[in-house]
Amino acid sequence: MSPAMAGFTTENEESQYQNGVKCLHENGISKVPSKYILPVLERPGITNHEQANVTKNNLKLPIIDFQELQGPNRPQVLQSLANACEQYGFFQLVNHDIPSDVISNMIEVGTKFFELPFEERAKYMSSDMRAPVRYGTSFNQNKDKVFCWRDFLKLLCHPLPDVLPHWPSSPVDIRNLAATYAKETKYLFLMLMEAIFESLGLVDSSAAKKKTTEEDEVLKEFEDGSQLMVVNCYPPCPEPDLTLGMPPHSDYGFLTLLLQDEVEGLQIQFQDKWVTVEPIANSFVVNVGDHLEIFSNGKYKSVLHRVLVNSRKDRISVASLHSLPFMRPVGPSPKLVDESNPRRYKETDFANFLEYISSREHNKKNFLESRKLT
Ligand SMILES: O=C(O)CCC(=O)C(=O)O
Ligand SMILES: [Fe+2]
Repeated sequence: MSPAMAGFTTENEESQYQNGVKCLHENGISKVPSKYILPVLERPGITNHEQANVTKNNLKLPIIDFQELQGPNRPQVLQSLANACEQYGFFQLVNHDIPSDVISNMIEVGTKFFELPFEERAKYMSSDMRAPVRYGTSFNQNKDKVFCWRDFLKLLCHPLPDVLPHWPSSPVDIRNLAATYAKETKYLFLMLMEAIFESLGLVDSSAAKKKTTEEDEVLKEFEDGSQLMVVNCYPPCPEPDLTLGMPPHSDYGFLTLLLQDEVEGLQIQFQDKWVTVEPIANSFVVNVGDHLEIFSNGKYKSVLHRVLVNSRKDRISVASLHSLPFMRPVGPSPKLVDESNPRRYKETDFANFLEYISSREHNKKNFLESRKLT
């Protein structure tokens, strides 16, 4: 019996865990090593009666129809968008303009990347948060005490001509396909931010423009903003009730556009319970990130979410995180601060974020908590 099966971890095995869960799965592991076993209260359910019913609760997120948003019903759709961002921090975007082959190609090439021999994937391992490409495992593998059941490939997407030569060169076409996907999601993000600004009452697309406002200028800054693409790979897990694919966290940035395949796994915190988001084919799950919560002075919510794993199927997701340029400070929009809505957050930028995650173990939405004014 290997030491992992007996419930303790040798140095040898410790280094094996750094190689990721795809390797463990490929080696035919039949029990979850102790490195991945969460304390009872943090486990996803089943063994935890408090949570047993909750994990069976599926949630239909509010749906935003992108075509409808561009048409005569825009005011009503903006109202639904505002409600979704206030009450759920999440919505499903349907009828977007991204061709379905761009999406299926991205999922396919992402899947193939994780099927490459480990040595090939390992070329991209890096602990530098600013590296244009980073392959790794768990959430923050240098800090996590308990590992989660996830490997990832992170690609910086901006400025594309600078980062592209650093992206993996295999599988064939990954650069092309991922770059096309990145450009398409960027466009969608820009369109969504316009709608979000309008829903917050910061810009008015219907009014004849007299002069450019400060908010119009911010919208323009997004064109040159940061974009990070994360391909997440969750292999089958022999004991999915003992661990998580991703621990509870909120996302950095203004919006995340998440593409998930047809395998369930994403859960969000809704009315103090964990609920599973039902995948809808050809849609994006969009969520409010920490920067948008700060910018909206708390009106729109950056909500905790986590990922369950399962024992049968591989799951792949692609998260596209968008924000303003990295070093640009983000604070509450002056128009959303007044006597009845006092300023609730300090300004933040990427340097603050890096400092935060390198200085302490990542824990829930503490980064956002750390930016709150008390
Ligand atoms: O895989 C998922 O469904 C969620 C991934 C996620 O939350 C992230 O990459 O930030
Ligand atoms: Fe996330």
